[in-house]
Amino acid sequence: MIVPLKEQPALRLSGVTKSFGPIEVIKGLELDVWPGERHAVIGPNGAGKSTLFNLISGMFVPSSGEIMLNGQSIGGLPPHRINRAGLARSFQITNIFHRMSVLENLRIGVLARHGVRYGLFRPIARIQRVNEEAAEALARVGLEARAHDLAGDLTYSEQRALEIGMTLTTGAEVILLDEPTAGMSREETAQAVELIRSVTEGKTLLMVEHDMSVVFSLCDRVSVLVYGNILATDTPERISANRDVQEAYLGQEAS
Ligand SMILES: Nc1ncnc2c1ncn2[C@@H]1O[C@H](COP(=O)(O)OP(=O)(O)OP(=O)(O)O)[C@@H](O)[C@H]1O
Repeated sequence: MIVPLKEQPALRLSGVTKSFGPIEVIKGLELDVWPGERHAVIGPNGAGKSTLFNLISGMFVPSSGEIMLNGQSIGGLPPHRINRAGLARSFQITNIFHRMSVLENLRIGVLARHGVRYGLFRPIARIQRVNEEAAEALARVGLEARAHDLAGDLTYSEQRALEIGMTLTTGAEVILLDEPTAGMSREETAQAVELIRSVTEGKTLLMVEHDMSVVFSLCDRVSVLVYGNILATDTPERISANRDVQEAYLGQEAS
């Protein structure tokens, strides 16, 4: 059993590399994400953000280096083991069950957490517990009115909210969100920011986000990923004033 120390990062990457054949995409990356912080990863296209998230969530095995979740080594573990260790990832590509209702989707998340196969007979108390937890997640993401609608019939931003709800049902304390506001209107983005703020209260958030206004309003710190390495980690204000960052990333965006 791992006892988290006060100063221990929720997530620590030390000297992490990832190569695809001869090409090293992640190059000795160092990153600490502190418990309770909301941390953004920004960077130009092809910098390695998706690869980084795939390494942390267990989709890819690191070529070398260490990934620690609350002091426990998770590098190279399969995604379900990392999930059980307390990390949940919501995907850039919508990964909900379109032909099931909103509430059923959330129930699946809760059942997965309890290690129960969906559809198996279980004592009533257990089913009630699953229903309660699913209803709680439903309320937290503001989809009560849509509970019995098919997930495929939700609007795009409601589907993204449902995805976030599904990460909540896993009970994870460390949440990875991959471009949660991509493709949203300004109004939808503002709602998504408020939702993410409320559901990650007291949890640790690491998100890839291109929209700097989202980063400013939501995140405590930002790491800038350029060519597979972290160029700088700091507050959003200091990052946007950082010359190296402006040249490597923000300048490119502005051009
Ligand atoms: N499975 C793979 N095999 C070979 N090369 C890969 C693989 N996955 C990613 N790459 C390469 O790694 C580099 C980083 O890609 P990655 O998708 O991680 O960047 P990104 O920062 O997420 O970019 P974007 O913002 O465009 O999504 C790219 O050059 C990409 O071509």
